[in-house]
Amino acid sequence: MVAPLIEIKDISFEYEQTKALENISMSVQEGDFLAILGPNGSGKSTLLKIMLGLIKPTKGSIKLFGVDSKQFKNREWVGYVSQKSNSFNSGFPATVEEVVAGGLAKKSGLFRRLPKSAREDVKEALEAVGMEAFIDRSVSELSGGQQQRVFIARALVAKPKVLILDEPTVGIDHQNVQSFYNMLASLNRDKKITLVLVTHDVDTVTDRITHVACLNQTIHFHGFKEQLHTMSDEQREAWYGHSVRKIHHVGGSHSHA
Ligand SMILES: Nc1ncnc2c1ncn2[C@@H]1O[C@H](COP(=O)(O)OP(=O)(O)OP(=O)(O)O)[C@@H](O)[C@H]1O
Repeated sequence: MVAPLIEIKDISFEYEQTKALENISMSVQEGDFLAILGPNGSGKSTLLKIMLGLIKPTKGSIKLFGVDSKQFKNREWVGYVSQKSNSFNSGFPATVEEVVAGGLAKKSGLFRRLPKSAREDVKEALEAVGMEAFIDRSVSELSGGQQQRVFIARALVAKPKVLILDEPTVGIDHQNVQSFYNMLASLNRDKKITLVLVTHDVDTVTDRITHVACLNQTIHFHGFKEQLHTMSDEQREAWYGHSVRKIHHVGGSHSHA
């Protein structure tokens, strides 16, 4: 059997004063499109940081591509677009090409002038997010959604096998969120990139994903999105910390309040 791309076993994590995660076990298989859902402060970003090896769990273990995280060398296989990347300094003078090429520099050092092959890689990454026409534009002139696509291209240019995104739609207009998720779904389907994202967009995201994990310090549900409606009222309340409206049938509209 192929090892999961990410395998988390019995992880807990505490900040100095705060218990953020408790006994989390879950895995991400190749090809999954997983959404991690949960209320504010439920530990979603903390879980992503543990997956990325940015922080170490207080307890438990994590394997990446079947290898213990401590021994894992191929960090470029795991791409990351952080929550902060779209709160971009609008005075920053870089072009789209320069920002995306920054994702290559991590691999091969800084370039004074971009080699031809690197420019091709940058173009390919921009095509994957529908931004190839913007290659010579200044990033500061782009909308929030366009900037976010550029930051995804910056992660894609390093050719990751799995891409982790922390609340990627923050700062994107409501009417552009659908097409943003369509773009992510096509990365997953056509480019075969495994995706893990944290989001509050339960309504919009559920049609595109394959898997869902409901987190609030601990996992209250993890499985195929089609099974989400099997969550009991008790599980749902424990998950959100207060009574929540049922998530409607999957494949149609979904909501909770
Ligand atoms: N650097 C830190 N130091 C101390 N406590 C922290 C730190 N980062 C997060 N926490 C706390 O840990 C808990 C989990 O935070 P985390 O950011 O993982 O939640 P989240 O689900 O991503 O929240 P949100 O949806 O608001 O982004 C919260 O109670 C938070 O206050």
